[in-house]
Amino acid sequence: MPTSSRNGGIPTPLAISTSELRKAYGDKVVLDGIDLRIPAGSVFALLGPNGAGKTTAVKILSTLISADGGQAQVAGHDVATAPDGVRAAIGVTGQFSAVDGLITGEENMLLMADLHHLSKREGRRVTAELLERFDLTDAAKKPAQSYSGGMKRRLDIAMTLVGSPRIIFLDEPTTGLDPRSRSNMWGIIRELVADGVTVFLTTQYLDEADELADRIAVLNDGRIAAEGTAEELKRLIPGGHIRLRFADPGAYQRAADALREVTRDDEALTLQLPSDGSQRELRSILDWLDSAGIEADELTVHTPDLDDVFFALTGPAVPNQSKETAR
Ligand SMILES: Nc1ncnc2c1ncn2[C@@H]1O[C@H](COP(=O)(O)OP(=O)(O)OP(=O)(O)O)[C@@H](O)[C@H]1O
Repeated sequence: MPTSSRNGGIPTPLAISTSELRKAYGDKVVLDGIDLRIPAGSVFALLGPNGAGKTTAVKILSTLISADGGQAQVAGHDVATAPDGVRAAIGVTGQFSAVDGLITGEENMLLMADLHHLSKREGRRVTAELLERFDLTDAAKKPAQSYSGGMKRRLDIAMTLVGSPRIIFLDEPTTGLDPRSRSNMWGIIRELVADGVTVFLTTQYLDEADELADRIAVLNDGRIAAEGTAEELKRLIPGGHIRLRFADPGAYQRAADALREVTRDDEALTLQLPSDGSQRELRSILDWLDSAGIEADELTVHTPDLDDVFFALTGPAVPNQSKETAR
């Protein structure tokens, strides 16, 4: 298995590595040379807007479809030449869930145990243990189609774990879940990692990547636009800013004329100034506004987060008001 030299110089085996991975559908290039190195036992998040190619990457790495070019190794096996070795080491859950709604949760689990050639007795033992672990014992005898979204996802992961995979692909595991179910799912993912499983996660939720992932790659236009820890990615983009909003066009104009390094939005009557968000800087701006006799109607402080990284790397900058702190 290839290794990574992270971890203070001690080589860490790579669970997944790709080199120049390419995939197109007709004229549409979806993956345009993707290089990934994912150490075993870590959580990796592939982040990208709708249609960026996240599911395509998961499908190639889990041997559901083949790449047009490049190479990929999963658990030490080449996805093109040794797909059986890859399949024996991985579990996949997500948008193409294996849950059959017409049979009960327990029957779904037992079917999975059969597929993995467990004995009847071992299958029943593993099923009971996993249903218990994922809080599905009470619902075990009910048809899976009667489960809530969160229960179905939990069943899906429980079914994946029947085969004791060392690498799990979770394709948008919390899309459509309510906050409590999302938080439960995060807990489950953390437990998997504590057991030494490698998790390859795709998500559109930046907070999810921030919360769970050791490393994050942002996929855009078929390429990895940036890769690193959440902190490294946040350092890639310019720092925070202070935004001043005016109701009075005259006050707006005077402030805009006097302030340097300011970004104007003449329609919204707002000005944006680069800032580290410190108390000292905030005070000097307030002092300056006071001494110039200018009153802003609203002042908000914005510190960079993964949303900024995402917007900066995947499209035109869109300020995220919800993360701002009104003063
Ligand atoms: N079988 C297919 N035939 C043709 N085009 C496809 C096929 N599968 C995917 N695509 C296209 O490839 C692009 C990437 O799709 P993919 O599902 O990998 O994106 P994604 O990042 O997972 O998106 P989402 O977040 O919406 O699930 C999209 O433009 C999609 O329409």
